[in-house]
Amino acid sequence: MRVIPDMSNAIELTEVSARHGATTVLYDLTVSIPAQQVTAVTGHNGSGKSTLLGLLAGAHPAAAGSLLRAHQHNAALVVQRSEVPDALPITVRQVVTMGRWAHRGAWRRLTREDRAVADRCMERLGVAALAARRLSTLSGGQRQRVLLAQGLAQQSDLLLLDEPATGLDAEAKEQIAALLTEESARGVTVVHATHDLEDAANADHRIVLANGRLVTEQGPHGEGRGGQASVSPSGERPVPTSPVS
Ligand SMILES: Nc1ncnc2c1ncn2[C@@H]1O[C@H](COP(=O)(O)OP(=O)(O)OP(=O)(O)O)[C@@H](O)[C@H]1O
Repeated sequence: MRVIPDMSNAIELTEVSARHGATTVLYDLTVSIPAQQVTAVTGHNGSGKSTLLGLLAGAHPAAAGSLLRAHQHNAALVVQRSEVPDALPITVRQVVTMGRWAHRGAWRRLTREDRAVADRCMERLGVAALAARRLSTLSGGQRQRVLLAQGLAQQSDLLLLDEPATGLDAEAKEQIAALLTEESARGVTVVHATHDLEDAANADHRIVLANGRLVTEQGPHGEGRGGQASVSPSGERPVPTSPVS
């Protein structure tokens, strides 16, 4: 891993492009992810937020450009709930405990400490009482909390979340926002994709994408850095400049 000389950033992307198959979906992205801060990634559907999280996680390869990293652990990536099959025949405890595989490997015995970490994460997300339930029997919001608990159980210094508050009620949304702030205060670098402009406004740092390009980057180290895409800072869809037939 090449380490960034300036340790105030956990990851630096320079002119990074990414593809799905033959189609380029992120173009020449130059952005920084400040260490131990909360970064929000916004933009309309299909603007490239999930792909960017995949790049940051190391799960999606860059087609061009460079990524420099200063984080120590493999990223904990909490995917969108819709990415996880509803009917997966495993319990809540098993799902959260899978977060410990990052430390032990899938085929090693889990230790007492692993089980204690999983228990603490379930408590923190308010799903401890559901531990023995099958994932398939939970509500959408409960399932979302379980996935978040799994992400926390990885105890990574880089926590990436794809729309973690989608489908949650207002109280749960506030809890998740507080949890992300707590994690960054503990030294974790947090990046979350969101459609909620209030969540984005509360982040330390914001990256706005449109059509796979950077619109603006605002925050502790990227003040005012912007791209060429013509959209509002909220990542709203561009207003057509010519009549649409
Ligand atoms: N597996 C895939 N194969 C082909 N194209 C894909 C795939 N995943 C995403 N894309 C395309 O890549 C582009 C960016 O998608 P991405 O999921 O990163 O956007 P997003 O901003 O996260 O969207 P949303 O807000 O809907 O979650 C879109 O045009 C999408 O159609």
